Amino acid sequence: MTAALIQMTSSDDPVANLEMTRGYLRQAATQGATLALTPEVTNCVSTSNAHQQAVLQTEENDITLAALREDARALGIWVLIGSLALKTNDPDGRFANRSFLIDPDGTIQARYDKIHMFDVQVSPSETYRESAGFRPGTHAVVAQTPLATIGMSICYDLRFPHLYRSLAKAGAVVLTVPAAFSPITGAAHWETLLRARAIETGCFVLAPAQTGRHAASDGQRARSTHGHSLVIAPWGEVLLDMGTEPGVGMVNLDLARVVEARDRVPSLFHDRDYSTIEARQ
Ligand SMILES: O=C(O)CNC(=O)[C@H](CS)NC(=O)CCC(=O)C(=O)O
Repeated sequence: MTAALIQMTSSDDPVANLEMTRGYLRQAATQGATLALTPEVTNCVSTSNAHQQAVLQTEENDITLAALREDARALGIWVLIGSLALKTNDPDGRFANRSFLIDPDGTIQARYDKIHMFDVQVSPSETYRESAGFRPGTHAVVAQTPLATIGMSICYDLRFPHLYRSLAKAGAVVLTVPAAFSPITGAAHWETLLRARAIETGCFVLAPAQTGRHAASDGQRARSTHGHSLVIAPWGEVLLDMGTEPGVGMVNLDLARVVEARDRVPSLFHDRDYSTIEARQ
């Protein structure tokens, strides 16, 4: 399979973001992608709940989802929408942070709601409370496709290694980690965690990322993200690092490398039971 990672700087305007995404998808298809991947919250990066309430749609009515399904069909490629921020019918009014896998017929083959919410004080002046606006998902998702069996995740999920172990044990050979990582934690942890997940599972890791400073409507706090969309091989090598500029990055994935890595170090299959922890004082 040939993966195209799309690195972009989404604003809080879904219409402008869609235009940008469609351009990148065409570029990816022209360069021979069989799977193109977009970052987390492709449709809208915003720090304002009121703005999100005004511009976001439900899955049924979302313009980004409809257009990208049409593009997947017209271009004849698989598309992983890293995620869309979507309205839900939940009584608490929270949004979903939902990833979609779309086939070359434009059909949605899998959807995944981000499980782990980024409720973190990164620095004295930088706090995130994702769970205030978004409702966490409750299901891990593995999608069997003719390209590969794909385990889905989103951003902060990256810090929960048992999720990826479960996905790999359920058959995943490619893990997707679309993200909008914070600049501080990105510099400290992003590449190391992605390489660790690849090494632990013997999977390819595909991590398309938001990058740069995200334009926000009047009076709202603009956010910045780390960029560095990465592709990691099952043995842990970095196959692609897109730096901080928006664009499309192409990588050929030789899935035989999954078997090779797991043959060399079969730790994925060496779990042991330790139901109790001996606590010593
Ligand atoms: O809120 C949105 O618009 C979309 N969601 C995000 O950007 C999320 C929650 S704020 N970002 C992360 O999970 C970053 C994780 C991270 O940076 C880390 O784990 O260190």
